[in-house]
Amino acid sequence: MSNPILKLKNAAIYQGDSLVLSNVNIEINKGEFVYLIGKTGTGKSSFMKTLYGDLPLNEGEGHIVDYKLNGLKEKDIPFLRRKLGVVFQDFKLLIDRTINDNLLFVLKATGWKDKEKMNARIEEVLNKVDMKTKGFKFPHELSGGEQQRVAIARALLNNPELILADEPTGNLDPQTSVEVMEVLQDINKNGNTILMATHDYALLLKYPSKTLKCDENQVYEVVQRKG
Ligand SMILES: Nc1ncnc2c1ncn2[C@@H]1O[C@H](COP(=O)(O)OP(=O)(O)OP(=O)(O)O)[C@@H](O)[C@H]1O
Repeated sequence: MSNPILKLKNAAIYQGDSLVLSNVNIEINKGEFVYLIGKTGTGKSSFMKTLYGDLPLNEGEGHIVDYKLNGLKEKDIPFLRRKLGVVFQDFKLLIDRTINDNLLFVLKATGWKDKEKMNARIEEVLNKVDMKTKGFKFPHELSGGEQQRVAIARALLNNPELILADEPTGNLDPQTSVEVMEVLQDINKNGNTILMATHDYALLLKYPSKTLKCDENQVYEVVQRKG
């Protein structure tokens, strides 16, 4: 059995001075699809932010894709993020450029140089989310579901070891949510490990999987009844 991709031991998650989650002990292994659920304000986003280095881990231990979260140095954060693919509720595409240029921007920022290789990689990831023909469009010319699929493609560019998706379907209608979820499921079947925060219980029932719950300052695994 290989080492877990994510392991937190006796970790505490803070927003400034206020404790959001305490005594967090969890593991995620390669290839898993894991949900993170919990009512609004219970700490899902704070948990995710700690994992991608946006909030410091000052108490307990955390290991994620070969990085130690406790004592993580500012200069290491960009390198940690290259090993993670982060997907947000509000897509966060650059509105002043096309989809292809959005993806090119990320590749250049992460050290890619060869134009042909970059174009090939862009085509490859857009193909994975079924958006190959729309690379010339601007974000505002796409539907919410299409924009989120592009955001997932962007997260895949550097072959991340773990994808962190924070409410990826939060801005989408139920049918579009299912379409985006299908993309995430396909990506997971192809070997990507995914942690997805959501409060969409319909998705949990339709696609049952390991589930962590934030509640009363704790995170614990819940046993899901099959729908
Ligand atoms: N930037 C911030 N500064 C201070 N406190 C914050 C900040 N962001 C969130 N909090 C607080 O931290 C706690 C957890 O919030 P968090 O956003 O992590 O919850 P959540 O489960 O993701 O909620 P939601 O589902 O509404 O996104 C809440 O009490 C919230 O008020």
